[in-house]
Amino acid sequence: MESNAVVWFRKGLRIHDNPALDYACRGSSHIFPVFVLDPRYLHPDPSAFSLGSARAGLNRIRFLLDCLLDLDSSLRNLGSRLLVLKGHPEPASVICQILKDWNIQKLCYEFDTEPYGQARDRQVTDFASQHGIEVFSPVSHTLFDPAEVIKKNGGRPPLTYQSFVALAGKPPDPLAKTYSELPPVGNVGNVELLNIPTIEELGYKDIEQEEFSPFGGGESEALRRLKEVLKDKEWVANFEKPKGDPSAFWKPATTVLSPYLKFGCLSSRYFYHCLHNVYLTVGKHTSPPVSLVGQLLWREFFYTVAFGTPNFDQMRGNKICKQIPWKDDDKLLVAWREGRTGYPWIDAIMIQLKKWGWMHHLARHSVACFLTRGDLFIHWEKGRDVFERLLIDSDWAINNGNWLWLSCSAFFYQYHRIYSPISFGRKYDPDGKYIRHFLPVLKDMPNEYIYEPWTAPLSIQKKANCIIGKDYPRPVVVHDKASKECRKKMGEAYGKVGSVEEEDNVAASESTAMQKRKRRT
Ligand SMILES: Cc1cc2nc3c(=O)[nH]c(=O)nc-3n(C[C@H](O)[C@H](O)[C@H](O)COP(=O)(O)OP(=O)(O)OC[C@H]3O[C@@H](n4cnc5c(N)ncnc54)[C@H](O)[C@@H]3O)c2cc1C
Repeated sequence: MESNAVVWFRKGLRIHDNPALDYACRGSSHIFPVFVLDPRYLHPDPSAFSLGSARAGLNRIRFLLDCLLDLDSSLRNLGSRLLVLKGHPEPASVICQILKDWNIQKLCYEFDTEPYGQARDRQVTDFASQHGIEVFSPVSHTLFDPAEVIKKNGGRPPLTYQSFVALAGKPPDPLAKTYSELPPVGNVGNVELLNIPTIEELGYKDIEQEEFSPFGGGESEALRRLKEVLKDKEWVANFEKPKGDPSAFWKPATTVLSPYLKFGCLSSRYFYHCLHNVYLTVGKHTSPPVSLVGQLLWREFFYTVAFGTPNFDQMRGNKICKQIPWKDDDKLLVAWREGRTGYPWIDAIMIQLKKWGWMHHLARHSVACFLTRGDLFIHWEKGRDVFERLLIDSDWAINNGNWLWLSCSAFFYQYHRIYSPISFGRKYDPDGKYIRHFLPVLKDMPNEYIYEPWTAPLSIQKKANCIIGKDYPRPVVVHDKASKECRKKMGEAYGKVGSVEEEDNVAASESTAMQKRKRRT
């Protein structure tokens, strides 16, 4: 008797530590490894199937296509292949259709915690249960099951990292399973299969003019990159996030494994397990929150809070989010988005985002602070949207969580602590190498003016072939004045009375700030 299983790949684009794939193979005569091209992330008109969607930029779609090619190649090496389907009108109905057409008894896919994924998966599980199809949906994108952590915490997500870590415990080990062969693909009948499209086939034009992300997608690349990282055991053991240099770009100060974790080309459990092994070998090592394991726990923390917080991705109706009367100013927003604020440190980061889709964590801090509570007082949701589209590691829980954090809307409340768009970058990169790379218009500006080019005398600007106000913008706001104004507005929004100077005296630790808040309420 035939027993057919579908493995539905969405994230989790890997063979290693993949419980959904493992379960699908058990006792099945055929497996159908499926990926559905989701119009939500493609062009608004799904029939056109061209890209440039509001939700996913070019670099991330290229990264995804790399992942699919790599997954297909790995599956083919095991006697299978990836079946790519057009997700029209939307992926859930396409899956329901093939469950019928292919006479499927078992549907396996990784559990998705995002609201969009949950709604999509509900449609499919409802259909499957009506038709007697078994659904296996393990939690394997994260180290822990967010629902379990929330349950342990009495039904509410833990709202501090420390309380999360105390509750979470030790994650399960990754599956040790390796394959020499997979069950063959069954008969696909008349179902239209697509080739994995190229970026050009998806409608991008003039792409040769862009500088692309240097990070290629796929499980093979993820594992190669992880191996490289693990080679330097001392580096792994001594990793301290706050000490990294955000301006290092050819050799970034962190692992750049985030896009691989985002698409699940790398299992977070496998990553954790490897780090643990290094710690065992080396002995002395750093600890959370600053260690590499600590970084993975930040990821878990945001996943858990996001899963347990209604309206996590917006200010309205979000119980953990401070209600702040952000300003609407499209001109300033566009200047920020396009890297034209006149502050080279900020603009270089935004251009790196556009060109590479990845920036160091502290670089993200700088531009997120600048857009929101630091200088422009623009809503964090607007910045979140820009990051969501352009980051190759764009991740619903982590992106929203960090924007809530940086805008002092949740988790972190020391709004008086503002990143200077001038001195913060200079501390790491006094010669402005990072700025010169991403903003070549400033490449000949002398070191002393590279962070504040508007202060350069006209003769110097002429010599550097960069006239401020013509070749490169003047600052859109005066930082000292704008940041004072922002602090004042934040103080008002937090329900405090008092001058800016008084706010400056707020104690420096997060816990003290939180205690003060508690006392006030
Ligand atoms: C405003 C803002 C938006 C962000 N948006 C995203 C996003 O969409 N996707 C994303 O993966 N990260 C996001 N981050 C978090 C962080 O900047 C990136 O995870 C990190 O820079 C990725 O580089 P890495 O892989 O070299 O990190 P490493 O330092 O090598 O850390 C290893 C892994 O730990 C996780 N991690 C590290 N820092 C954090 C953090 N602060 N929060 C949650 N997980 C973390 C990531 O999965 C990362 O790959 C954002 C940060 C800010 C300030």
